[in-house]
Amino acid sequence: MIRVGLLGCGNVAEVIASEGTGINITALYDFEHSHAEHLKELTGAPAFKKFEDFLSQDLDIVVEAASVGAVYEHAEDVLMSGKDIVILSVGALADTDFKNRLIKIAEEKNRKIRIPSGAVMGLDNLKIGQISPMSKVLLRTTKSPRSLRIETNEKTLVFSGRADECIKQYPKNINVAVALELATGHDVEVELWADPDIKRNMHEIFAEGDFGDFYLKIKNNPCPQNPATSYLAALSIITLLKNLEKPMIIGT
Ligand SMILES: NC(=O)C1=CN([C@@H]2O[C@H](COP(=O)(O)OP(=O)(O)OC[C@H]3O[C@@H](n4cnc5c(N)ncnc54)[C@H](O)[C@@H]3O)[C@@H](O)[C@H]2O)C=CC1
Ligand SMILES: O=C([O-])CC(=O)C(=O)O
Repeated sequence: MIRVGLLGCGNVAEVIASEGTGINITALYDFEHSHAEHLKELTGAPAFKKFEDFLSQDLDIVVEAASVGAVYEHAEDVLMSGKDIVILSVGALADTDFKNRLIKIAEEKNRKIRIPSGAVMGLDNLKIGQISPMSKVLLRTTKSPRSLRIETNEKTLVFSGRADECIKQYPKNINVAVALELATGHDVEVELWADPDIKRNMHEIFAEGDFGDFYLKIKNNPCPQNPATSYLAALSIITLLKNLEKPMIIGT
């Protein structure tokens, strides 16, 4: 059974720990040690104060559900130590030099970097953008002002522009834009809206290319502990982990 280490023991990790029946969580790390201790109570897995001690455990895969900063700090070491990594804070990979470094280490160590679909659907077949021209990919995300940590009484466009710029300003809210770029191999135009009347995290994806055109709208229930994060993101990781050992792979 695959041994999973959780890097980041916040909201997403708690859903994985409490709802991921059959997932073998064997080590926990969070720079807020009390968060790791909390998950220790749920999972029985040891909680480490030092990242090095966490990484020296017999793990097959480390699931990062922490922050863009945590990916910068730890992803190279995870791969160097011969473990696969799931990266949810994929915004870190908007930095092309950093992304290429990770890919090089993964190749050298024969390891995998897995980017979950996270808070959106449709990433599977949007990967055709890697082999067939796309003329446009646009993500329109709408969240509550509280999620974006701003105050406004009316629907407001808070950002319009490139994904790599948006993730710098909203690293906890727009990782999906970078996942979309990596999937399609195409620059993504981003609109980020704050809407005081919205109760769910809404992502709309528009894509056009030789294949035709595509529109998807998803209205995600937010996690109770962190309204910026959609519950779907945690479900997506549980599903990814549960499918790792299956003999049949579904989706492109
Ligand atoms: N790709 C996607 O579609 C999505 C990505 N995300 C991202 O996933 C990540 C996790 O989300 P949540 O669990 O809701 O966040 P959270 O804030 O509830 O939990 C994050 C945990 O990681 C810990 N942490 C942060 N930086 C760390 C570091 N450098 N080293 C060790 N521990 C660190 C925090 O103390 C906290 O316990 C966030 O970066 C979020 O933006 C969330 C939803 C969708
Ligand atoms: O959970 C969501 O709806 C999306 C999100 O936070 C992100 O992409 O960082």
